[in-house]
Formats: sequence, structure tokens, C-alpha cells
Amino acid sequence: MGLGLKLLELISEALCLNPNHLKDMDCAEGLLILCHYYPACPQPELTMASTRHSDNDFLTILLQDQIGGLQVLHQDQWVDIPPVPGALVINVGDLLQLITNDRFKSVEHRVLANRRGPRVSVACFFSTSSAILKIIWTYQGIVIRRESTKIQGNDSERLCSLFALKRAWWDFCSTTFQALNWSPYF
Ligand SMILES: O=C(O)CCC(=O)C(=O)O
Ligand SMILES: [Fe+2]
Repeated sequence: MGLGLKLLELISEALCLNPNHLKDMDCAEGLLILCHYYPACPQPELTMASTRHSDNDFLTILLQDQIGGLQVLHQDQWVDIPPVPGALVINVGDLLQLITNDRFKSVEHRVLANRRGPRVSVACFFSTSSAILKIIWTYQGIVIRRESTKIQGNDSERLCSLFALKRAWWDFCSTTFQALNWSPYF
């Protein structure tokens, strides 16, 4: 929590805002921690440990062990993020991209499967639903997300479509998780 708040202060200052601005928007109100356990994989060329995605939050603080496999997409190339003992990885998430109107860009990343293992990582996601509501009211009219740029219509129609997209994704996940008897991601 302490590190997340400090980062939000620094990002606020980088945006020429009051240091408390992002904290006061409740950007650190919700903390979700996801612990990953990736078993050793006998045929890593056939699968992924984690498929490409960007995080749906403001900031992610990630602790990874020494196995490696994390990559980020930079200028259309997958770049390794090798583990550094004692270091944490900080990812900018979609919501930070959204509220800064692309000044901070969320990063697509993935994790390669590995013959060595298991690999363990711990991801701390800084997010909140109340901030999302504020964003909608504050930033209505701004083209905000990659998906929304592909959606036709005026700005409020785009926002509705964006949320329909998210809703469909959510429904798909919960149906799949229920069908497979997995616990939900969120
Ligand atoms: O395991 C990792 O290093 C990445 C995990 C991740 O990207 C996530 O939880 O969103
Ligand atoms: Fe992620």
C-alpha cells in the first residue's frame, strides 16, 4: 500500500497535479492481490503461462521469483523482463491510461511457459470501482481506450459500447469459470 501510494504521488506530480490528486480520486482504494503458481511445463512451445494482456487497474506492483518468463510488448517486439533480486516490477494499468488520456500508457505483457519451475509471482493491483464512476463522468467525451477507438458513434455511444464490451467479457468469464468449476478471477 505504501509503495503504491508513493507511486501515485509521484505520478500526480509528473502530471503537474497536487501530490494527493490520484489518491483523492480513490485510485488506491481497492487493493487486489493475485498469487500465481505456474507449474513446470514439459512443452513450453505449445502454450503460454499467461497470455498477452494489459492490467485493468491503475498500477500493478509485481514480485516475481528467479525463474523468468515475463515479457512486455515494446515497439511490436516482446522484450524479456528478467528477474532482479530484490526488485519489483511496476506496470501502468488501463485505468491510469484512461484517466491520463494516454499520457501514461498501459503495457501489454505475457508470461512464457518454462521447463524449469514452478514459477511463482505475486501481483498487487491498485484499483477501485468508485473511481471508475468518477472517470465516466469526468472524461465522458474523450476517446479513452483502445477498444473504444474501434467503436463507431458519438462519444457517449462509444462509452456505452465500451461498457457493453466489458459486461460481455465479464459474463463470458463468469460463465466459463462456473462451467469449469474454477473460482472467478475477480
Ligand atoms: O506472473 C507474472 O509475472 C505476471 C502476472 C500478471 O501479468 C497479472 O497477474 O496480471
Ligand atoms: Fe498482468
